[in-house]
Amino acid sequence: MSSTTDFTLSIEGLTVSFDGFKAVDDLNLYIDKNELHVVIGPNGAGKTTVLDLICGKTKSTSGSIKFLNKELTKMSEHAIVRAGVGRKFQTPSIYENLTVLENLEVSYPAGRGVLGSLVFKRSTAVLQKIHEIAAEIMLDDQLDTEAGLLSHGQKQWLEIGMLLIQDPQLLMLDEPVAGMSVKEREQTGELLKKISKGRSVLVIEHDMEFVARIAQKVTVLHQGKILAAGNMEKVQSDPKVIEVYLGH
Ligand SMILES: Nc1ncnc2c1ncn2[C@@H]1O[C@H](COP(=O)(O)OP(=O)(O)OP(=O)(O)O)[C@@H](O)[C@H]1O
Repeated sequence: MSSTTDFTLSIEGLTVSFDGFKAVDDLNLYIDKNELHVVIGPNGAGKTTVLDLICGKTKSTSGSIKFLNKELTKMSEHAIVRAGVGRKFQTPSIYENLTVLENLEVSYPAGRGVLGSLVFKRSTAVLQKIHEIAAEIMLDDQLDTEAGLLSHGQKQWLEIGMLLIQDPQLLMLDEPVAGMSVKEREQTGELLKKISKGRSVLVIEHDMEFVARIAQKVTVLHQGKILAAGNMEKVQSDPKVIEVYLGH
């Protein structure tokens, strides 16, 4: 347990059982810095549970999750966020009645809540960071727009921005392009590639065209275990993967 690793995330022997049913079963998964890693697999394969285990929402039965050489399995959800793990859920949790700028501002890691930040005098450093992130998430000309008026895709990007402003070293996203237009999917693909530079990104996705566009490495889960792993071409041509997942 005291060994160190160069990976940003090192998962070894991870298992969780719910009343004897192993939703994740002896999983090993390694993610490098600058890596965009996609987890695919049929419904019930354990994909969401893996993210729940990493962010501390679900406690493992056994195994290890090392993030920047910190063992996450014993840490609280809050401590895991503070250590640098950000997670985006499928439904965006933005403040619809605040502007894009205010949404980014309340997410700035300075321990301020919504109310505190509204009376907070904006420092140049904070504003600079907000502008930088807004440009990255393609909302720099929408800073004064109320978040509730954004398109579905833009709301998703805003939430990604609210995580980015906290500068996570690992960003996890659950089906980030669900419900998006074709154009928004393309833009999101580019965005995810960009934000994986300098950090690690872990995505769960069903849309294979999107996976093919973004993934550097793909892990296919089936019944809590790894069915195949590697680059997209390798995984796509794997007969086991075609049989249980892609063939449907
Ligand atoms: N808290 C829980 N208690 C009991 N069973 C659970 C719990 N969480 C997940 N499961 C079960 O674990 C299995 C894996 O679920 P999970 O949601 O991780 O799959 P998934 O691969 O994300 O599927 P989907 O693509 O449908 O989202 C499922 O059979 C699910 O019912």
